[in-house]
Amino acid sequence: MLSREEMFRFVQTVLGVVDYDHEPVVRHVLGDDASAEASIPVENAVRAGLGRFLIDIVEKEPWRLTRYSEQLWLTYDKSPVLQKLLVRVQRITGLPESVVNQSEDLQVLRYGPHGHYSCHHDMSPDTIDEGKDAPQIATVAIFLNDVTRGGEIAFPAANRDDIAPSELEKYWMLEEQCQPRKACTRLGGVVFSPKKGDALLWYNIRPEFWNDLKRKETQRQGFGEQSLMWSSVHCGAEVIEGEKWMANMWIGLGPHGHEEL
Ligand SMILES: O=C(O)CCC(=O)C(=O)O
Ligand SMILES: [Fe+2]
Repeated sequence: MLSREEMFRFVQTVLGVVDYDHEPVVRHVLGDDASAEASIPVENAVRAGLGRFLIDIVEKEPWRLTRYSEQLWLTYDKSPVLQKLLVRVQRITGLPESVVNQSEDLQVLRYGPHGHYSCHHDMSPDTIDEGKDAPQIATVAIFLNDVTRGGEIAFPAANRDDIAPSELEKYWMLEEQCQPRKACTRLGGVVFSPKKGDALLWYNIRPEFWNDLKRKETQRQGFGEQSLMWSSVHCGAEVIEGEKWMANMWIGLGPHGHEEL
């Protein structure tokens, strides 16, 4: 059964629609006189028009979704330029070559007008707990052009003293508040306006846990929540004018390089 609140959440987290007018959707699905306590089975909600609502958004206003961008992946080993990039990133970050070389393919992103990416972590507690082979311990984001207007990258939870590292509830709340496109740069923290040639590095997983990851000692209860770098939550703000090009390197912690950490 979906209550009113759960329906908002369902639309946002399951359907991935972060910007919408709550009331008309609720009225449409739960009926005009839906009280705050009314609830409805998921199948009925879908039958009553939630599916159509999603299709309309995808077809007509896709920028209301969590992410509105185009992307492709480039393989490092096929390109001398990208090989050079790996060496440079290794030198700048001081991370072992064997770790940097575990990076997944380079992701190139293009955002046009309205393009954006809502608040997220590049790794989630669940994906850390799944114990995949090369967890992405850090991200290097490289900005490839100057954006005419908009397109900032924001870290609303970074560098603030009103959230203690152990206050996970507050991080969750901030991440939820940060979902709508317009909220991305309005919640404080660190907001960075991309410039061609700039790069940002952040950790997705706290360095003191990297060795546990390497040794696959991740089975203990709550490891994902403990090891996640909560302050790394970030969003790509809406591009208001022009376009935004960037490349993401996800630095993985693969099977080699353990000794060097
Ligand atoms: O668009 C941005 O600035 C951020 C992109 C991003 O966070 C990602 O691709 O994971
Ligand atoms: Fe990201």
